[in-house]
Amino acid sequence: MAEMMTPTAQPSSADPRPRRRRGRWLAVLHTPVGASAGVLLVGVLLLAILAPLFWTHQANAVDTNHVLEGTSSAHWVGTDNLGRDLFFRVLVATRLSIGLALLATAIAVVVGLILGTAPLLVGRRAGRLVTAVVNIAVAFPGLLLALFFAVIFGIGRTGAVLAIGFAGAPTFARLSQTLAAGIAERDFVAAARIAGVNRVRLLLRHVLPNIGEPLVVNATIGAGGALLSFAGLSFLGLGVQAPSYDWGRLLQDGLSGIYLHPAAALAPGVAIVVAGLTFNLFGESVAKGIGLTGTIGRIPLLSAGTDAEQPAAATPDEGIPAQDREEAPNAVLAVENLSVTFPGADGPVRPVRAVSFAVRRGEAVGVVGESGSGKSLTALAVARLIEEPGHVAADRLEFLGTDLLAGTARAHRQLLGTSFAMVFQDPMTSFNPTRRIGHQLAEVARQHQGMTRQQALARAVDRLRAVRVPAAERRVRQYPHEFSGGMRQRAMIGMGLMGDPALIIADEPTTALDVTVQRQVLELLQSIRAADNVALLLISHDVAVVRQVCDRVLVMYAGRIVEDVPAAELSTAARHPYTRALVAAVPDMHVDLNRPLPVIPGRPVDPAHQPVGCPYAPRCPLAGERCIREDPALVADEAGRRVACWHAGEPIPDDWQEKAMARDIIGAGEPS
Ligand SMILES: Nc1ncnc2c1ncn2[C@@H]1O[C@H](COP(=O)(O)OP(=O)(O)OP(=O)(O)O)[C@@H](O)[C@H]1O
Repeated sequence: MAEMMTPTAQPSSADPRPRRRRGRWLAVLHTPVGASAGVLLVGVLLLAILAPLFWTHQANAVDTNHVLEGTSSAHWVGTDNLGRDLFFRVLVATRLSIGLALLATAIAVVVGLILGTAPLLVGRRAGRLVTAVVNIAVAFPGLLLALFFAVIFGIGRTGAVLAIGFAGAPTFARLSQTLAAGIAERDFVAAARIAGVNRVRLLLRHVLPNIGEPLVVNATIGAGGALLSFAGLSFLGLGVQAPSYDWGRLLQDGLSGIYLHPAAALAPGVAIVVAGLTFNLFGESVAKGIGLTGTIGRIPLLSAGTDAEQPAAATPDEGIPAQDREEAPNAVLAVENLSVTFPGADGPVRPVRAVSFAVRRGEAVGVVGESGSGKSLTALAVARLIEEPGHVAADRLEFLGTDLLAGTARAHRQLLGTSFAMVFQDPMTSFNPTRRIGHQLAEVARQHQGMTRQQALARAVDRLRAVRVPAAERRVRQYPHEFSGGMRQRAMIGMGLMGDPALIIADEPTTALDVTVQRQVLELLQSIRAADNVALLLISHDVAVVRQVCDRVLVMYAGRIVEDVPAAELSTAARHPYTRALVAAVPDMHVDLNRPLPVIPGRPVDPAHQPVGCPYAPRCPLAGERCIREDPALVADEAGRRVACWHAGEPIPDDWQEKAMARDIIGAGEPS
């Protein structure tokens, strides 16, 4: 089987919609190679359809007066041992040769697709087993597999089709696995999972439409290989049997007299080469035109769900602050000692550690921190979206009083699907590019509220109106690419409102938008919150945004919450040196433009190399001996503000930045 093509970039929502896909395939015909391959392909296919209709009689006419003749004006390629015209026989054999090769390719694609997407459907253990079987099968040479299957399925055209189909399946299985795993990581799949869409529907509606194009391209290339393999099996006497004939069979017949009449063997050989090259060339041209590359990547293992049964993280258990515990009945979300662990090269890596917080009904809580501080993973863990091999553990993870660590995934889906919404960073990837917006919104209502298609679409229109999408009746029929970025983000929020959300988690919802649209989206989130008393967990790099929208701010560093402070007091009452540095790094109207803007010197901690003491100590102006030795616990004061610092609230020297930066520069210049 030919080398497989995988997309250089994952199919983006910018390009894979059906109409433009068609356009891209046609655009390939505008290149010289693509056009030649296209013409050849049409020619071969027409020949396969028409040749038996027009020339079967000439091909089968026995003429014992002219047996085994060479080329002549009457018989361009000569005759066989019954005097039948070989030229017409080669033409007529096109249908069987091409038809059987295409059938074998179809079997390879279907079986490969089933094997490749099985890990998405059958759960972790069975999925691993399927993947292992595919890996072993891929390691076998294709021809060996084909011969093996040919013996199993028996001699003849059916056996040969099955043999070549099954021999090609592992390659397509691997390709499907790679593509499906890439799609499964996309935001719109996460959104569908939050909406409670079951695995089969997820596969049929969201994954398959997005992996179809590369599969078809590879199948086209694969058809060339299948043609060659089929000719090989027929040549060996394992494929098509007399009186039927394909090119392989004609090649075998012609080979016995090759020294006397070489054309008898050459003609079917040329036909095999030309047709094989045609499929290959066309597939390669399309692949090049639509941006597929020739190497197959490592197969990401994908399995469902997180495993909550493992023991909790061995990091300090801070617990929910007293005032949050007391108000637990009013808490929409209660998280206690949450950790997320991944396997690493040198042992488990824990990018989220001992995170505890609660969000009350109608409250807006911001989560800030530098890149890699664990903000998104915390949100994904809450939404039960961490995939294996990631592992979530917590002493408590409750949403609307329901323990998300107990009970079935189905029950969680139902609860999260109706009462929880997640808005992702990139509105480009939040929707399935191959489905109309209205259908994607309606899916939630049909899944959880038992609405009919019509009712669900009517609700989608209503929800789009609620998020101020103009001409909502028309917009529901459009594809995501027909929406602007801001409108797509609003539609995503509208999707969250299809149920009756008590909590919206918005992970950097405005980062990918321009400033004006940012403001509109933030205002929309605020108005929804105010109108329906919906709680909001807003994750952002942007301290200014969080300060503007939220009641309370959780500051994360190295996978932990290091401070929990009212948003209004962020500038005045923050006590952790990291929070103060984050606030100082936000320029305001009074900033002195003659001085460099404040930055936080040094680099964030690599989760794989957590220090023993306070992880911020190497960058901290207040760090002392104890900070290097002991990691401070997150401690609440009487007012409920929490901070994890041995020197919380101590004054920071004016010149700390200059000193720290000088230390950094000198450090960077020193040989290691
Ligand atoms: N699947 C994963 N496997 C291993 N490590 C991961 C995985 N996902 C995230 N991490 C690591 O966990 C850490 C926290 O990631 P996370 O995405 O939560 O950070 P973040 O604060 O949201 O950053 P950003 O603002 O850039 O999104 C990072 O160091 C990241 O490399």
